Amino acid sequence: MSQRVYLFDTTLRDGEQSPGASLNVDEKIQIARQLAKLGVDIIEAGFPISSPGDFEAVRTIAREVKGVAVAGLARTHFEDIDRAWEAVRHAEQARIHTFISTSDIHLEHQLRMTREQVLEAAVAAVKRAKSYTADVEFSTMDASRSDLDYLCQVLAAAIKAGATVVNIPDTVGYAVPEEWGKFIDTICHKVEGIEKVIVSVHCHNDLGLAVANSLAAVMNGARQVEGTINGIGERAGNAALEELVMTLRTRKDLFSLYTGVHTEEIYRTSRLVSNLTGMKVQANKAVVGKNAFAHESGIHQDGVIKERTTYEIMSPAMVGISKSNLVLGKLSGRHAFRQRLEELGYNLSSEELKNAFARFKKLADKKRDITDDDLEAIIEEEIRKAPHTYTLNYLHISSGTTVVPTATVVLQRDGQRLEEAACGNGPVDAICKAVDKITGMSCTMVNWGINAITSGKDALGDVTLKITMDGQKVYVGRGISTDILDASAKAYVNAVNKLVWDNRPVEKIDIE
Ligand SMILES: CC(=O)SCCNC(=O)CCNC(=O)[C@H](O)C(C)(C)COP(=O)(O)OP(=O)(O)OC[C@H]1O[C@@H](n2cnc3c(N)ncnc32)[C@H](O)[C@@H]1OP(=O)(O)O
Ligand SMILES: CC(C)C(=O)C(=O)O
Ligand SMILES: [Mg+2]
Repeated sequence: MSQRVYLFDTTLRDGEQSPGASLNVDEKIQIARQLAKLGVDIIEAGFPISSPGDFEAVRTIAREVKGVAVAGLARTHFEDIDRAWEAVRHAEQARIHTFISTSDIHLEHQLRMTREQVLEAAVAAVKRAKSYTADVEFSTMDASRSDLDYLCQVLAAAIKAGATVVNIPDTVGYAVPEEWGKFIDTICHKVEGIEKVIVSVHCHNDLGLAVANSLAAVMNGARQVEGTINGIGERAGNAALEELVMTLRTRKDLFSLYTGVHTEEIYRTSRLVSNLTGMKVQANKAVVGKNAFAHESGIHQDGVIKERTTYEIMSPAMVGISKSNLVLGKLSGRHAFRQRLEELGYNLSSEELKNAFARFKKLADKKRDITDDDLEAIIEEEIRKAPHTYTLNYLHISSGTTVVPTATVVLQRDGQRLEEAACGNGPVDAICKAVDKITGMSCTMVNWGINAITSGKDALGDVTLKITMDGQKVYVGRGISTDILDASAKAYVNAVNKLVWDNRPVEKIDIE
């Protein structure tokens, strides 16, 4: 038996059956292009008889999206099949997917047909589809609640009529893995002609078992799995394709099977589907959720910093996420805390790390998410207390249209008063030059910007600027005042202090 598992993506058909998710033609085409890039084998682009818009979407996708088979869904009615063919006929590989229920409950209450009538309708539909295309998929809706002998009889007849793929749906998500695996195994052994076709499964998630059931089916002979991106679909949704693919890839030892999916495209596809359908992905969703590669607790973060595989069974890069996310919160430890500070450009001595970490833990008890801004504020506190850094004590500016801008600045350092004056191209330049005279350093300003924090004439100005000494490492300074020159002076001194602090001798420690 082939080791290749074909992926049938029905995001644009069953996925669109999610309450609230509706896609226009352009959006469907965008998703179809991305699905082709992802490497699925078949795109079920829609149900062409259902509306002129859906027909148009399927037809455009069939014409324009290359390198993938395109399927259109059809009931056993000939009008449905004819319409599906009209829509998919220009695809590189055009598939008609026709279906009818086989469970007694559906036959009695919905179709109001006898078993014989359903069998006849199935055979006629497959033959009709086959008159158009070699690639015909036949599905037995509500298979999991169908009488197994009758189901096998219908499948055998559909194969004899020309079906090339037989799909066994768990339409209402009723199956459980072990039982479902045996069910598929029986079909694979019992149905006449089954060895000539691909056996497929289509599992719904009403009990949260869609992926588990699909995998049980694959273990028992299914070689096509149907699913959707992010697991969207009718009611609780369909099997999530990204979970299926990553299970097969991660557990090759168990399955020894492969798909044609470029897994690095998974995350991009998931985001696109979520954005266009408006169906949010829950944070703890496997593979593509915001937290799928996020670690919050100290012990896990420590492990991941030392060796990613201690707490990750797949790498974020495999699914197209740039890196794992160490979330800082009250459960984090010093290893993760120090790593994040280093990423922000701060090297702390053992004493500084101890103090900053204690402050971080106190803050984390009160605040759920600790942001980089919070960390900066914690470090600012360390910088303010550190020796050899400067405090702005006094500022006088002389400026106007007829005078050369001049600044007089008084700073304090280690208890000492330091005063200098300087001229500049403008008042801010004069301030910086006066500060440079005091510090003995000549810094280049690479950026200066102001935001009004409050409104009105007495608005508080928030100046942010960036300086560098070596043209490489940049230090950001911030100052707030009602006077923008005072805010600029504070921001400049703030940046200079970071530079001084960063270049202090640091006794590096290992955290035990
Ligand atoms: C499990 C699944 O996901 S199946 C796919 C579900 N998706 C959809 O239904 C979305 C698209 N559907 C539609 O736009 C419409 O339902 C249409 C165009 C298909 C049909 O619309 P209508 O003709 O107005 O029928 P309506 O939807 O109310 O009822 C369905 C009819 O199809 C019949 N039917 C259902 N499945 C099948 C089937 N596989 N083969 C033949 N007939 C079927 C029902 O018995 C019912 O027939 P009745 O009118 O003789 O009682
Ligand atoms: C059309 C069929 C395959 C379906 O979506 C289902 O049975 O859930
Ligand atoms: Mg379905």
